[in-house]
Amino acid sequence: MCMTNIVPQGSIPIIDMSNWEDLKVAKSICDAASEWGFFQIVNHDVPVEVLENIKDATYNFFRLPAEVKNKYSKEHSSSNNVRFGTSFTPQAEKALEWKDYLSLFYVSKEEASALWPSVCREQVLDYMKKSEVVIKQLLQVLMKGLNVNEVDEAKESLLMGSMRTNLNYYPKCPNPELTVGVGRHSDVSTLTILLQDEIGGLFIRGNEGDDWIHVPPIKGSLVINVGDALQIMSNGRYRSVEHRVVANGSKNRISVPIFVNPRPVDMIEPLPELVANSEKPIYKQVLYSDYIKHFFRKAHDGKKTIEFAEL
Ligand SMILES: O=C(O)CCC(=O)C(=O)O
Ligand SMILES: [Fe+2]
Repeated sequence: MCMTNIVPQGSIPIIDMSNWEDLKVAKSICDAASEWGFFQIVNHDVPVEVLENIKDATYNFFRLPAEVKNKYSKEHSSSNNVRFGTSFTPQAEKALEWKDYLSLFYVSKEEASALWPSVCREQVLDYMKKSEVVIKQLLQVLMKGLNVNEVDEAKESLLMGSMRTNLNYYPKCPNPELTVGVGRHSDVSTLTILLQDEIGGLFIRGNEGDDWIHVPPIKGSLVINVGDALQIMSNGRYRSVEHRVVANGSKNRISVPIFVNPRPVDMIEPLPELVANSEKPIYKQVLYSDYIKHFFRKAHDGKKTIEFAEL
């Protein structure tokens, strides 16, 4: 695939979360979210064994026989909240993306016990639960950076009222130059917390033209990125940035994103605290489930989804 102007590794901020409340650390988080839309965190509160366990569980799921995994496919799954599939929107794509995934939308522990595959259920629940601490820290800091000093229950629900965890499996590809792992897109989340393995292959669009910047794997780190919902709610101050994953000719790769989202029934728009002070809103109010439907109706198309909410 065309990867013009690949910028050397190491440009994306790496933020040490051990003193996350320190004003300097908080500033580096907010700056990273507005300038890069992407950063990595180290020394966070998600224990390394939780990360190792979820990686093992991901391999264990994808190692299952095809007929077992297919029980969770669109045709066979007993619930829309559990979905095994290939590519992104096969019906809308010219060429399929070289990726299998298991997508788990969290409703309750009871539903997870009843519906999620047992080879990965506990590990995903644990990864989500432990990540919640870090998600709350990041959101608190990011809101403060917008002068939103109180994250009350309603605001917390708006920012992180629903969560989806995907287990991504990118099998090695005989002709990697003919396809992609994931095409150019921005996430529709508030924030995405992504665990990647040591293979590499995730690139984000740089600020200039056709620059693509590699997100280098760092053991024990988590990749954080701003999604469209936070770009909208921050009235464009925090940016969701286009990214893509290349197909790999010699190695399998896995990644495990948690998409931290508003609830489907929420209306999202620039936060009232921001537009109260005569700042002009640049996005309109949209029902989050409509936004998601718009995203999934089409093949990956860069940053186009957000046009749906532009004024
Ligand atoms: O696998 C990765 O590194 C990124 C995956 C991704 O962008 C996504 O699932 O939205
Ligand atoms: Fe993504």
